[in-house]
Amino acid sequence: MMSDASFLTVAAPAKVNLFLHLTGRTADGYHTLESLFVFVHVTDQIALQRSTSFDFQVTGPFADLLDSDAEDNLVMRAARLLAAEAGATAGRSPVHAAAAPAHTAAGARMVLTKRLPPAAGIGGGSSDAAATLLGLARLWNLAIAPERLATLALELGADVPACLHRAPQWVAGIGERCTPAPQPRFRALVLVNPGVLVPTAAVFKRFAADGRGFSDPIDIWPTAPDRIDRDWLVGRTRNDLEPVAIALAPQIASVLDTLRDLDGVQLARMSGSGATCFAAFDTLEAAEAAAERLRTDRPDWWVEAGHILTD
Ligand SMILES: C[C@@](CO)(OP(=O)(O)O)[C@H](O)COP(=O)(O)OP(=O)(O)OC[C@H]1O[C@@H](n2ccc(N)nc2=O)[C@H](O)[C@@H]1O
Ligand SMILES: Nc1ncnc2c1ncn2[C@@H]1O[C@H](COP(=O)(O)OP(=O)(O)O)[C@@H](O)[C@H]1O
Repeated sequence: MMSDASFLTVAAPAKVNLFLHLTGRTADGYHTLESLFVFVHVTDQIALQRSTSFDFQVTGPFADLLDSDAEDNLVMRAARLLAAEAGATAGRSPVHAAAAPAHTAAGARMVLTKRLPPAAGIGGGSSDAAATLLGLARLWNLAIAPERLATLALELGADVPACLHRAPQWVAGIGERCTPAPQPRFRALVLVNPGVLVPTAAVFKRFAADGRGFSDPIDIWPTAPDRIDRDWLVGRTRNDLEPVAIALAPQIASVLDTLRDLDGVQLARMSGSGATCFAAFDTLEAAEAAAERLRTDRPDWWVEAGHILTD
């Protein structure tokens, strides 16, 4: 987080699922999963300023793809949720205004710079929501227990609790069980989206409609190596939603073919429910060189390179 005289800016990094296994279904129709989340230095940004009311603006290359109703945006929803929590529990544990009067939690001016494609399997909205919770808790001087923040995050989306961490995480449950994971041996990813929006709900719905079987829950983390590498990922894991998303958006298959041909690529897979795919490289320099080449060959694709964030 950075702050100048009046603004606090918070980065909202892209989330990537290095693998994603669906292990079952809950009574309310959600899917249980096992996944390895990493966060990449390819980000949205949220600028926050104290105010007595809420004011929200979106700018950046993907601003136009978001619903124009500000109240529906995950940034606004996160802000309202945290303000309600602060108001409801002012002066009491687990949330209270620690160093400032409670009225400072009344509002904020918020500007989202939307650089991550939405509905793209890289959790841009989830990361925006998590960044808003973290940023406003700081702006409003709220003392809030990490467990309580995670509970609020889960109300905003299954991926939001993991996005509070911004470092490799083993994720289970529907997304609420997060445990620190080791840093992969490869250091950088190239993210590629062919320009198709694939809504998460549609992919899960198709998975269920196709009658696809679930992966056995393998509680994979106790048996994982100290450093996650390509051989372990290829040998033991996959993205169960990849074939489903390809059925909905066949362009994903040609993205994967292209990524697997790149010089120095360790692994190419789809992230989350797609359509964004990633290619893993040992170094940021190799990832940036591959991204340059892809931008030349496929100017119609969204292509970004970034290092994997650690603690
Ligand atoms: C698939 C994953 C993998 O990380 O990522 P994305 O592709 O969205 O990035 C996540 O589990 C997505 O989490 P998130 O994007 O927060 O999902 P939510 O907004 O809570 O749910 C959107 C819809 O997806 C389905 N859903 C989501 C999560 C889950 N564990 N089971 C589900 O069945 C439900 O139909 C739900 O209505
Ligand atoms: N700030 C936001 N950024 C992106 N999407 C948002 C945001 N606020 C609300 N949404 C809604 O949330 C949905 C999921 O967003 P996102 O997290 O980008 O998807 P994914 O997890 O598949 O990458 C979008 O389809 C959009 O309608």
